Amino acid sequence: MTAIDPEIGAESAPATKLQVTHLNAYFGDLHVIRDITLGVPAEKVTAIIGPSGCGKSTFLRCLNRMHEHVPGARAKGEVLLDGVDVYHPSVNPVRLRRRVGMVFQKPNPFPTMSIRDNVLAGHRLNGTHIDAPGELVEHCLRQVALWDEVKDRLDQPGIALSSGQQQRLCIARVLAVEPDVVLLDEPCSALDPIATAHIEELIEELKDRYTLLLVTHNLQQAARVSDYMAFFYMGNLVEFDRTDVIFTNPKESRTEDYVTGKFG
Ligand SMILES: Nc1ncnc2c1ncn2[C@@H]1O[C@H](COP(=O)(O)OP(=O)(O)OP(=O)(O)O)[C@@H](O)[C@H]1O
Repeated sequence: MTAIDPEIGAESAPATKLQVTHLNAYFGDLHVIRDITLGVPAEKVTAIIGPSGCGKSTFLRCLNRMHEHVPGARAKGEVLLDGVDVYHPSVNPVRLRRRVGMVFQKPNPFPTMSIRDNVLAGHRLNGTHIDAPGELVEHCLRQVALWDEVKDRLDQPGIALSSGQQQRLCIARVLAVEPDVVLLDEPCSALDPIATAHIEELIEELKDRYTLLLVTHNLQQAARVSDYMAFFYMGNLVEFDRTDVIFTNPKESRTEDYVTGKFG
């Protein structure tokens, strides 16, 4: 959790990877994200929790500008990635999405591509040269603990894998383009408990190298894997704090009611 600074012997706050300031998001006239200001800690897992429809996925999609793909949708406010405004006109949204990758609820490997080509898909679609594609495929599949399971069938279609394996393949595809931030939008909701456990272990391992944001309905999962939690309610950020604080000593009664199951 929070690091102890050896110089001063006190807890030092983690660096901020994404600084969100006064973010608002709309679908047409529907105002679904309401003036959210939040600093996302670097190389930590931040879980976003809240009742259905409170804006968790929309918030996530504003961070890599996927929200603007929906006709009539728009966002207002500031999102800084390492100090750079991701909404600045000079920012290329496709390149942004390489740095801020996304994993969806339902595993979505490219159906006509092999396991190998799925891992390399980001590079191929962007037209970037890869020095050693075989090594990159192995490295990424090892990172998601899938290599031993698929190394003898890399030419088979990605969709021939189990859904848990497909989800790990999708995470490998995101990691292959070396993102800084990985957005995970309910990545386990379509998975069985064993596949879910694999993804949770993977999240634990990845957090040393990546900044992870995890939308989840599963409070136990948030408790197990996250360092920080943001509680959203009706488009507002009600509370953001360390996960242990949110569970044991929340400041807001609505947060307490939600984490103790009184509503949701
Ligand atoms: N494509 C869309 N067009 C119009 N309204 C939308 C669209 N997507 C989401 N909304 C609305 O925006 C609000 C926030 O939705 P969002 O999916 O971000 O919430 P959520 O907290 O992720 O929900 P859930 O937990 O059910 O996935 C909801 O009122 C939803 O109905």
